[in-house]
Amino acid sequence: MTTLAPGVLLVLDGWGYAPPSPANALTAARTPFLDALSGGPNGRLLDASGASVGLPEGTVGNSETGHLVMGAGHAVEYDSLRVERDVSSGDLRSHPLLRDMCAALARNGGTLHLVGLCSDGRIHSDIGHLPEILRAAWEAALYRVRIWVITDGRDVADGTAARYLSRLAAMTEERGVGSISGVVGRDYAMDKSGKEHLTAAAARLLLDGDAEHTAATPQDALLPSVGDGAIPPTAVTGLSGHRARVEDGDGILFTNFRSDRTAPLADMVADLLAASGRDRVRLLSLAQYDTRTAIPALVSRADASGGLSDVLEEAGARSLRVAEPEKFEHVTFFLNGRDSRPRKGEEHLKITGAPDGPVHEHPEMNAAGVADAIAEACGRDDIDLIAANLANIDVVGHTGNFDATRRSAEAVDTAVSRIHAAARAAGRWMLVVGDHGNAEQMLRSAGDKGEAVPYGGHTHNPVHCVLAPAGTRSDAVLSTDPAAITSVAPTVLRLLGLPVPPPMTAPSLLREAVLDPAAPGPTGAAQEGRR
Ligand SMILES: O=C(O)[C@@H](CO)OP(=O)(O)O
Ligand SMILES: [Mn+2]
Ligand SMILES: [Mn+2]
Repeated sequence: MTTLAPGVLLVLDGWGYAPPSPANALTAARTPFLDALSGGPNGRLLDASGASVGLPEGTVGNSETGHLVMGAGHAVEYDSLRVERDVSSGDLRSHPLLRDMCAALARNGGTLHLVGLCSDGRIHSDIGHLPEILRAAWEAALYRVRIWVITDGRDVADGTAARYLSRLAAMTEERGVGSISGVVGRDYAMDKSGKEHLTAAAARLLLDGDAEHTAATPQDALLPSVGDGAIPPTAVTGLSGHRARVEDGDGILFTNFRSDRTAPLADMVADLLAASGRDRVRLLSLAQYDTRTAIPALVSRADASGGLSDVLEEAGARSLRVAEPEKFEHVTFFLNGRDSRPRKGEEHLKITGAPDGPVHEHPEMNAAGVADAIAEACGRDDIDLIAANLANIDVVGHTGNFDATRRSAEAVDTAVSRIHAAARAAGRWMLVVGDHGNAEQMLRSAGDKGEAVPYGGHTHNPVHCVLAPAGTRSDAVLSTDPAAITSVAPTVLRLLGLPVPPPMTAPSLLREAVLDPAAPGPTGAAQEGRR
């Protein structure tokens, strides 16, 4: 194994940049260590949204894209972009799998069930894709289409579910196909934290119309005192009181394009269908899912192989991946290019033990546990790279609770300071970077008077990136040229002393070392690179 310069890649999830403002929980937080790091000569900003990372122009960043491109070293065309391309080309509605399913259902009197997140947040789904699917049914003379709405409030502002239900109703009226048969919040239907009772409650609504709540209309399903994401499974029965369900011989199309939060539901639906003998229900997904049950997809995913983990494996380098459960697959599966194949020399350490209860009551989560694990691993000479994620700023940012998010940033500051001390003591460099923005914008203006209301979603803002070099001298400084988080992989490889493979087209962020210690620090340009 070549002797590498060992280091730590630390992702601070949701660590976006915006100027100080009443909406900015990060500048409101007491974070002396992060301030010193990001305000120093080796602090800069990186693009993390839109086309620079493979998202549709104007789309906020997200964790899947963020970790995928940080590992790939180039933009990776996001599934939503590929779906939109197939929508505009007509390839989606004429896809053989969709056309054949609709034709078969039209012939045998079956029903097409659509299940997906009902918003245009474009992190997991986009309601704008549905008209094309309704058109495919209509063109096949399939008029029995039931829609099972998952309400959002996380990718888009909370309290907007009614607006999206109205848009959906307009789409079905315009096409003359489709009726809403159930409504359930994403906290149930898109839970990925392993709370199977939540997933099961959503699955039973869809499969058996089984729900403690019923509503005559979809709008009646929305409870004013409950956030959009927490709407309990509700059967929409119209005036007849009839509860729809999935019958044998029907078809189900999952309309989210992002897999990680839909896969648990899709797998449970498949399991419950098999258990209830409904083995003639066909399943389809809009884009490729990483499910236990093989589900055919209408849109393939972009190739993100050949990234950081492949280069490490080829070089015989060893890496340790560390995160709390919420972001564990981000520093493993997504950073590895959506490839679950365990790499030689790769160790995984999932840090559990965060306090129970709502996360806004425990914004520190278990950041201390993550810091301890990284600090301990810094001393290991059989680990070249520690790739880790501190989840707090994003996970707590999604609550929309300003004060809890401010406190989460303070917990992260303490953790990063501890990690930095251990890295320096072990002669390791440390690269700290955000994957997309979130906590720097915790308010949005709403209503006709534009009053400020809480906002817990992601942002278009750039993210911080900081290099804390090993040893006493700065052997490498960050360039100030415009760059995106796609530059993380080439920079990490350069810092390790490994070659950067051709598919990594993003530039490394390292400028030539400033060799003369007496030379002035980075020029003013270094500051302007921070915008
Ligand atoms: O929680 C999630 O699934 C998304 C927001 O919907 O956030 P992230 O991309 O940070 O995982
Ligand atoms: Mn994230
Ligand atoms: Mn998030």
